[in-house]
Amino acid sequence: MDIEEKIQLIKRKPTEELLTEENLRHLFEVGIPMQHYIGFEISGYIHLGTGLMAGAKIADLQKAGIKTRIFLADWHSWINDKLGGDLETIQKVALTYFKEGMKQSIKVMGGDPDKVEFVLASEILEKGDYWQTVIDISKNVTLARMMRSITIMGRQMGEAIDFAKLIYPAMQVADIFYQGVTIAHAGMDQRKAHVIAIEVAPKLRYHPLEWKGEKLKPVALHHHLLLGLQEPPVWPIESEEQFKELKTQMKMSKSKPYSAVFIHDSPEEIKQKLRKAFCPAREVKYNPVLDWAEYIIFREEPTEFTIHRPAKFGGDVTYTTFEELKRDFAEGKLHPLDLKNAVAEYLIELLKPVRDYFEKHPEPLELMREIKITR
Ligand SMILES: Nc1ncnc2c1ncn2[C@@H]1O[C@H](COP(=O)(O)OP(=O)(O)OP(=O)(O)O)[C@@H](O)[C@H]1O
Ligand SMILES: N[C@@H](Cc1ccc(O)cc1)C(=O)O
Repeated sequence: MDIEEKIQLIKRKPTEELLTEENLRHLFEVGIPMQHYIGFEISGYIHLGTGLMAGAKIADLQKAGIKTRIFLADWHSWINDKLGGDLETIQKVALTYFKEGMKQSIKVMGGDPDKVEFVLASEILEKGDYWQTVIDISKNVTLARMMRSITIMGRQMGEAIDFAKLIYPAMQVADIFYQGVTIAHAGMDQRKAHVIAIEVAPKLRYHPLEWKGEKLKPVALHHHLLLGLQEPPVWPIESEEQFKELKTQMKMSKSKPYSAVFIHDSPEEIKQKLRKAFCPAREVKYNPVLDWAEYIIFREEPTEFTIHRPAKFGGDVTYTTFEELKRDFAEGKLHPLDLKNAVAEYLIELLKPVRDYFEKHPEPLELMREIKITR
């Protein structure tokens, strides 16, 4: 596969932003061994945003011949008070429920879970020279900038926080350099940490990204944030500007129960959640059900997506591209309930291997049910 084909794979849906394509091409050209990573805090259940969007991109990266890694951010979860801030519980969940859940998600999106390396943050954080990199980064970024970056932890600016949370962004940036990552991957909400990484790259003295004497910058790869199923906090949304402001509140999030479908949800739960979903007729801009259709079902185009309807409502209809589906919905030719049912059916089928896995191996889910999930 040539460089341009690899870049196309990396850029395809659900990628929303690549910083930058030129730099990615440069890294391929100089021949540095390519290392991807995506980090996760360990907290509640894995939802479709985390599992399927990350899984899909991991599958693309593997097809482009890139080494993929999932970074289980145990210390970061402790700092951010996840799972009661108990490091032992966090590690246990990371290596059981989370690892297996992510493996299954990657598989259903066409990736090879056995080719993904899972690394626990504490394995590298306990090495003394990791902290040299944290300080090196901190020396090159202002306090104000770090404070603005706490949004990467799902916290708001100005929220009362303990001091450990201020160290977190520098750690996340250090994770990239310390692991020799060339492609730092996450959802769009993580871009602040990645932009800092790109900016400080040329200034680092310890563990810079270096190849054949040249200091290089990592690439940041951000996937689309799947919308949550709940009604937006403000409706109607008047402008693109307003949408941008509301976007973090509109994304699927495990802390908002009805916003998310979890990878292990039963067929009945999936149907129920979709039935209650926000999906106004003819609305194609801020519509989570269409958003899921676009990024999950029509990630591969052309594809065949059939909506079953009784003859009196127009009979079955098959779409091969998202544009066709969107047009019919906008024109009122496709009823929200028919769309919801069809998307639910698709997800039930897609996630069947995940459910089967957890049925055969119930311990990780049982562990999760015992644990009090916080934030
Ligand atoms: N809705 C989503 N769609 C796609 N990716 C997502 C979504 N939500 C989170 N991610 C990505 O998954 C990773 C882990 O995010 P995180 O654990 O904060 O999920 P979350 O559901 O937002 O959690 P919380 O509800 O606790 O804020 C990040 O890279 C983030 O960008
Ligand atoms: N900040 C990320 C988790 C993370 C932590 C450390 C990293 O190196 C990378 C990612 C999140 O909230 O989802």
